[in-house]
Amino acid sequence: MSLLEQKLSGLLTKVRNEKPLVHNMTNVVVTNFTANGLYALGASPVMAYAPEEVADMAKIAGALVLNIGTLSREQVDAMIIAGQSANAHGVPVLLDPVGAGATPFRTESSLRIMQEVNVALVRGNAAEIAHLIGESRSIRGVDAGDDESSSGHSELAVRASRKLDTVVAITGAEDVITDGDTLRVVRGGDARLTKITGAGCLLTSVLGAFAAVEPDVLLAGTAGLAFYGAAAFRAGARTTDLGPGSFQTAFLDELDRLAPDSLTGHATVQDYAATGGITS
Ligand SMILES: Nc1ncnc2c1ncn2[C@@H]1O[C@H](COP(=O)(O)OP(=O)(O)O)[C@@H](O)[C@H]1O
Ligand SMILES: Cc1ncsc1CCOP(=O)(O)O
Ligand SMILES: [Mg+2]
Repeated sequence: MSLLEQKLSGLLTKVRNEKPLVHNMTNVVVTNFTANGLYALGASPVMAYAPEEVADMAKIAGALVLNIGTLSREQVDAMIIAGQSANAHGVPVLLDPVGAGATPFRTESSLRIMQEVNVALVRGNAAEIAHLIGESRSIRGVDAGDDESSSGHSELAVRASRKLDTVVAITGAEDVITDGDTLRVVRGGDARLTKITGAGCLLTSVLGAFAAVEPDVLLAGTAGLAFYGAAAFRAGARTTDLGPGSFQTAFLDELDRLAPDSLTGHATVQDYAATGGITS
């Protein structure tokens, strides 16, 4: 196991031992799946939305995950209250800009959150991240367009990280994550993740669980992407001829079964300097 893989494995053990509380302000489609996925990973989920309580919940959480999937003006206002409380108490804030670019309201709301809250990590598909920095890419509702391949995601992630001044993760057939200096490419997963709703949303909350136990957000995010990819790969291998329903169940089981050595043979992480070649 490489030194990086050893560090990532240590973070899974920390999540399991510390069972961090992850405060999710998420969308109505994925709420149950997100809570079950966080439980399977070993974290403690809570969903709380009322403006009267979000500041109090965010400050006792290990991480706050803001997800605009079924947003309203009132909900975005509450997210900002929660985000500012998290910032004031040293709690990392993660943003999933679901459907940014599909409508101006989604793009503007994501940018407003990023202006008013110090966001530690943004995770989205390539189309969502591109639209956050004013670049155009095809998006259909909450999904990246059909023309989407993983080509160019690394460069896009670096541009976005530098412009938005935060760690950026772009997911797809391959995942990339960068703080603008270091870039990591994570390979794993299973294409059936695109057939179950909430695969991206749960992933952002999983990244939140890792950020709750590791202040280096790039490292925490890498661990989350890698273990998520490994669980999906293992679920895929167990359900080869089956459809998304069986895959989803197997995936939750594999999140639960993850062990510190589960990356071996199931997910790979490559480290690059953002401007050049592989560093490890
Ligand atoms: N073609 C694919 N093959 C394997 N895994 C994929 C593929 N597309 C997406 N994934 C995985 O699905 C998860 C959700 O990513 P993505 O579909 O990009 O997010 P979203 O659902 O927010 O659009 C990530 O773990 C990603 O690695
Ligand atoms: C289908 C849908 N519509 C609004 S939010 C949502 C869920 C999106 O989940 P994900 O981005 O993880 O696929
Ligand atoms: Mg999404």
